[in-house]
Formats: sequence, structure tokens, C-alpha cells
Amino acid sequence: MQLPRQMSEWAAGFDLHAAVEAPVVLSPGERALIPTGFAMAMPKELEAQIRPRSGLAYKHGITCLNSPGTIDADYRGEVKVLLINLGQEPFTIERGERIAQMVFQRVPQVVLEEVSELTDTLRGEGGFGHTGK
Ligand SMILES: O=c1ccn([C@H]2C[C@H](O)[C@@H](COP(=O)(O)OP(=O)(O)OP(=O)(O)O)O2)c(=O)[nH]1
Ligand SMILES: [Mg+2]
Repeated sequence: MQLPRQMSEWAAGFDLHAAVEAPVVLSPGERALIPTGFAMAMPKELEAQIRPRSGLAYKHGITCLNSPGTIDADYRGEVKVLLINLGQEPFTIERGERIAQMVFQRVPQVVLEEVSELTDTLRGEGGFGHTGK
């Protein structure tokens, strides 16, 4: 099985290939966990995000249900892609097809601290569109 790879010099994403034994047909509305045939050990400062490919989304309505998927640095299992068909037609995933892409990110090492009061800001508790349309 082809390992993840960048399809252009400065591509942010490494394309992931479907390691399915036989073609998988996704009916409209159906989801499936697709194997990619590889596992990895990242430095602990990194995560990997599994993101949809825009071409599959635009042409066929195929996207990642849990987008962006999170691969933890301590995960040692096979990387899998949770695809869903939001299109109108059945979609067939062929072995070796590029189904999603993986982007690496640095993860700040954060220690949460519990406090009884928060600092003031102009926004305060306003959110969810409180600044208007
Ligand atoms: O698209 C994805 C998302 C996750 N994973 C793997 C790697 C990740 O480190 C692990 C757990 O993912 P996540 O934390 O999103 O799922 P969870 O439901 O919280 O499971 P867990 O309790 O195992 O953390 O599953 C994938 O292979 N593909
Ligand atoms: Mg988790």
C-alpha cells in the first residue's frame, strides 16, 4: 500500500490511500471506517489532523464525518478515515484511492488551572453572533 505522500512540493497535506481489500460502496447517508494501511509514532509535540479532500467533497459529497479527525501523538494503531457520503449517489472507494489528507500541527503543552474569577474583557460573555450578522 502506498504510504501517505504530498502530491505537490509545498502541499500541506499528505494524501491517505484506502487500504480496503475490496471496493467499498457508500450509499447516500452511509458512513464507513476506512483503513489506510499504516501506523506511525510522532514526536509528542505533534498531532495529525485528518481532513477531507475538497475534490471528493465537491464532486461526490464525500467527507470526513469527524472532521478534522485527531491523531494523538501516543496513538500506535492503524490510522483510519471515517468517511460519510453526503451526496445523492452511491460512491465506490477503490483500493489505493486517495480518500483524505493528513496535516501535522504543533500542539502547545497546556496545563489547565482552576480559578474562581476570570479577567475582564470588552466581549465578556457575548458570543454566538452577538456582534451582529
Ligand atoms: O479520524 C480519526 C480519528 C482518530 N483516529 C485514531 C487516532 C486517535 O489518536 C484515536 C482516538 O481518536 P479520538 O480521540 O478522536 O477518539 P475518541 O472517541 O476520543 O477515542 P479515545 O477514547 O480512544 O481517545 O483514534 C483515527 O485513526 N482516525
Ligand atoms: Mg480521545
